[in-house]
Amino acid sequence: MAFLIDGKQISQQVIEDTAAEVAEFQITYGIKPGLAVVLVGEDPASQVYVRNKVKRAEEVGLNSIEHRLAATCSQQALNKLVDELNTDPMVHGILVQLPLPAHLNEAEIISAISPEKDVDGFHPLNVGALACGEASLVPCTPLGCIIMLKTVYEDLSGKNAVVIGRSNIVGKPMAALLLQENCTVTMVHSRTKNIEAVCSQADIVVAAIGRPEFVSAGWIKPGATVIDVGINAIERDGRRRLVGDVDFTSVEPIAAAITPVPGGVGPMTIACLMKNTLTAARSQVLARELEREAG
Ligand SMILES: NC(=O)C1=CN([C@@H]2O[C@H](COP(=O)(O)OP(=O)(O)OC[C@H]3O[C@@H](n4cnc5c(N)ncnc54)[C@H](OP(=O)(O)O)[C@@H]3O)[C@@H](O)[C@H]2O)C=CC1
Ligand SMILES: Nc1nc(=O)c2c([nH]1)NC[C@@H]1CN(c3ccc(C(=O)N[C@@H](CCC(=O)O)C(=O)O)cc3)C=[N+]21
Ligand SMILES: [Mg+2]
Repeated sequence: MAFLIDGKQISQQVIEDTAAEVAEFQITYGIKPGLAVVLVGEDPASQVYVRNKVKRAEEVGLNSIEHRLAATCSQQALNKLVDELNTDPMVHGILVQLPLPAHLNEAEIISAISPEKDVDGFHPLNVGALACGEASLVPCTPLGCIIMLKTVYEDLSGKNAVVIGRSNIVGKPMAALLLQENCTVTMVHSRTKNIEAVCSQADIVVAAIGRPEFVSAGWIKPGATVIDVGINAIERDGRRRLVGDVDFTSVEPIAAAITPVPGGVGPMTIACLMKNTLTAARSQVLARELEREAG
């Protein structure tokens, strides 16, 4: 029986700490940090995300604004909205839900977001900062995973960590953060040979694949820690449910610690987004004060 890493509980602490700091921010500056979320079309994982985000933002005391665009919207329309949000002084954080519909250019939109407002940490400037170990806006999901791992291990140094998946939004930044924590990091993906054998050497497995219950017991070393990033909507026994990328039922008995889905990485991602929005708001307000003083 593995120890269950309770994302709900751990995220609650991050939320409460952030709420207290947001209250202080509001007293000091007379405004609430503002978060704008842009959802194009109807990706199911994004829908879950948006729903929970709106709830949490309210709890933390952020001003949260939602923009929904049709799946058919043009690149120009999306660019224009991002430009408006970039210059809106009430908006401190901008998040464009990914994936975008196939006709839109994701890289172009991400680069169009002002790096100071990029609360996802996906802008090339922030990606570069993370690679240099100097990031201030760290991608929310990998950051949430690190916070959870630190509840299991006092020190991650020297652990063998395997990250399954190499997306820009999860796998790559996850590997960068684990490396920063002095793990020995291996990344595996759809072209990896003997993926099961590689994973079964790991002290820590982070699964971010997008395939329901893909990682089974044979992949996991007894006593390993398993972080399940996957959010997959499936139908079972005639009911719609969320499952991860890990086959929880077979893996749980052999792992030392594991995150559930739901109630694991998802709530941590949202909590870290709230934290990043506050961080972004603080640095924007300070930058504006400095500008005013200068001239
Ligand atoms: N909990 C949370 O907060 C979040 C959850 N998610 C969820 O995490 C999952 C992953 O998301 P994301 O990173 O965006 O997904 P992507 O689809 O962008 O990337 C998936 C990665 O998994 C790899 N992969 C796919 N199939 C296999 C396979 N059979 N064997 C090995 N590797 C494989 C791909 O390899 P290749 O590159 O070779 O194609 C790719 O690198 C999804 O379920 C998503 O909904 C995402 C963000 C946040
Ligand atoms: N630009 C961008 N940044 C993202 O971080 C991003 C994205 N696009 N697109 C979609 C994925 C997915 N994602 C989720 C985050 C939280 C939950 C979440 O709250 N999960 C709850 C679900 C609870 C429920 O409502 O059932 C849980 O796991 O407990 C889900 C999914 C962020 N993503
Ligand atoms: Mg993708």
